[in-house]
Amino acid sequence: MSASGNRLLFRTRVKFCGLTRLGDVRLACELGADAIGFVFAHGSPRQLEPEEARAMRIALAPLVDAVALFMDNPADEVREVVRQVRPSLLQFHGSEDDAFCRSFGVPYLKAVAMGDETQATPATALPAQFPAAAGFLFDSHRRGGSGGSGHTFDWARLPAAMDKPFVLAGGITADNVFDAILAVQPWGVDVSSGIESAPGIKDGDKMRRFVEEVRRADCYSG
Ligand SMILES: O=C(O)c1ccccc1NCC(=O)[C@H](O)[C@H](O)COP(=O)(O)O
Repeated sequence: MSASGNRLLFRTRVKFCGLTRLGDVRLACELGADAIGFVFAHGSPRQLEPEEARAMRIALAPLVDAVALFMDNPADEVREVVRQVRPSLLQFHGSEDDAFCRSFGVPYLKAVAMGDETQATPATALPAQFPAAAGFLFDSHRRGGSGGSGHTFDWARLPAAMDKPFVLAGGITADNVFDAILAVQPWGVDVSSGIESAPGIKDGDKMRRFVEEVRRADCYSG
């Protein structure tokens, strides 16, 4: 799903993650975000209760996905979020296996920790390890660490091509997303702290600039 030579993808999907305020959700939809991520990982400064996320999910514009994000949460917590929030996609950042991730009957993305020197599973082997995954999200945190750090990783470590769509995350901002898209040609880009003024508090100008830069990259033909 990535193109190492010719450019095959013409619209990079944008996911804004870690929203905690209704106004930020509404603005994100107006700016053209494709997906909004709600964090349920324990200990995160962006962690929501299912009831809070449900109120924001109801405010989503049509054709915008709600993504529920977990990191080794117990199954009953995931089930409760699915029941209340009705996410269209789940995203797992911990040591969850394919059987766990698919057991909720909702398509899922598996986050891959790129913060360690060596990867637990080489990227090319991921589809076999997570056959039910809708795609993968490469993030900069270490195995067992939390995302949303604002740190990048070496994009050259990504495979030149993958059988499934992948999302690039970790330290992406309006200042580097243009280069990231041209270098990596991901299915989508995911940003949290790069559009924030404080953890969980999104900044409208940063969100707008981010989307503008993604559009600029998508239109670039040089
Ligand atoms: O956002 C969190 O606090 C978090 C906690 C635990 C696991 C994952 C978490 N976030 C995942 C993400 O939102 C992505 O990592 C994010 O888009 C990339 O973060 P950033 O580098 O801040 O853009």
